Amino acid sequence: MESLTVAPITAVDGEVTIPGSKSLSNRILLLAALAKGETHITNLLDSDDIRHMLTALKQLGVSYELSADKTECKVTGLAGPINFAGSAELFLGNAGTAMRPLAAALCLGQGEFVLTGEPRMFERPIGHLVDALRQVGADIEYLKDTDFPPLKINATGLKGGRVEIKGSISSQFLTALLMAAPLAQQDLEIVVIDELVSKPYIEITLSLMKQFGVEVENQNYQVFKVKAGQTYQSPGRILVEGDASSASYFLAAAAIKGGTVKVNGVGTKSVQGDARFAEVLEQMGAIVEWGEEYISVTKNGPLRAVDVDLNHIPDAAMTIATAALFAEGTTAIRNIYNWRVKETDRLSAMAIELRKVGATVEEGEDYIIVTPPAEVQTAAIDTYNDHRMAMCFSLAAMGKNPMIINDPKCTAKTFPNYFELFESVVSH
Ligand SMILES: O=C(O)C1=C[C@@H](OP(=O)(O)O)[C@@H](O)[C@H](O)C1
Ligand SMILES: C=C(OP(=O)(O)O)C(=O)O
Repeated sequence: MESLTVAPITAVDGEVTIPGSKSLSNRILLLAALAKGETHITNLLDSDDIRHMLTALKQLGVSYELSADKTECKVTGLAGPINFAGSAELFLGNAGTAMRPLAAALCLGQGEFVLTGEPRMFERPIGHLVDALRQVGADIEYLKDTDFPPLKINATGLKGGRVEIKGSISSQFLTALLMAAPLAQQDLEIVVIDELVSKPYIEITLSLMKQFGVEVENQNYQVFKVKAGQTYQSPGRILVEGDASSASYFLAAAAIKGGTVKVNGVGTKSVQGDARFAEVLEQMGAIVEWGEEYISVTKNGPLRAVDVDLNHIPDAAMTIATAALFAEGTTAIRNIYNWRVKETDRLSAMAIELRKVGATVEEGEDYIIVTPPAEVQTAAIDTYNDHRMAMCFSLAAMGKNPMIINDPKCTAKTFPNYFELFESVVSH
């Protein structure tokens, strides 16, 4: 297997522009496909997760023009649900933001669809979404294990009415149902019947639905009312913000070893919850400066450990786990059960790899507690086909020893040129 050795990093300083957000890119592509009119998307992310959505849309008969560098896309909307004559098998890799929203949206029209992906996708639950869709008339079959992809959908439209959904494993199920809701046959009342995790991602969904002309009544993230008969309307041009989760590695690098890093593309105007990652760095002692479209972080002495509930930013939370290697004291990251059902079991993977570099780690059912070693040791870090494991452990080279990252190309899921960009702000 290919591996990358990151030489010890002696200094961090610079400015980067972060590629487009995965969460926004895939939502915008789907909404543009369902909308009336042509949508011109700029700063689209070019990565595996987006490619899977684009390929699926093409197979489904949605026409679009992609620029040579794949960061601009003009989508000709269908002005309604996807009606497909015959059947299609869609391979969605390990992209949650393609699998979940498409599973709901495809129920709205006509056609027979198989939604499949990489083996890990077959271990990532989708039962809460399927249970909800079945309440409003969806015909969905599990082709392998109950509650998991692959799925077979026999689409005939979604009725309206009241639908109950669980939000305790993933917010993506609620996002999927919300995006499908305005195209159901009658008004839909969505009731979240347990605790909703990763709540800020719902903000991204609602904000984009609004930009595409659809109204949702949000009663405190517990009940959502969506009127039928609404059509998504293309906003014309739409710019994808920089990816706030991707920004976290650069901001943490500055907090650990800066100098200053200025990250362009995410700032106070951002709709992404993960922009709030910078607040955690601030709590750890770093200096954070916010602009409307940038965040800049400067080291301000050694980082201090924190004890934090990071349920609202599960992806960027991983970056705190490796930043903790360079903080004084013991860091606890809590309320992150769903790390276990993402690209890999991230609680287990993180604990194993942090121990390899010398940390003392307590792995709980829904938390991780990290005490740094006196000196971070060199290790060959396994990345479990998880882009964030690879990106997080690039930070582990901030000590005196090099770090070996196995399978660094797994960053292709959301950030293909991560290591090149990372090199542009670090010195060895
Ligand atoms: O809606 C989204 O775009 C996402 C929601 C989060 O998932 P969960 O809601 O499953 O935590 C996040 O981890 C994922 O990377 C993207
Ligand atoms: C959890 C993630 O991805 P997905 O969209 O596949 O859920 C992630 O990017 O960290």
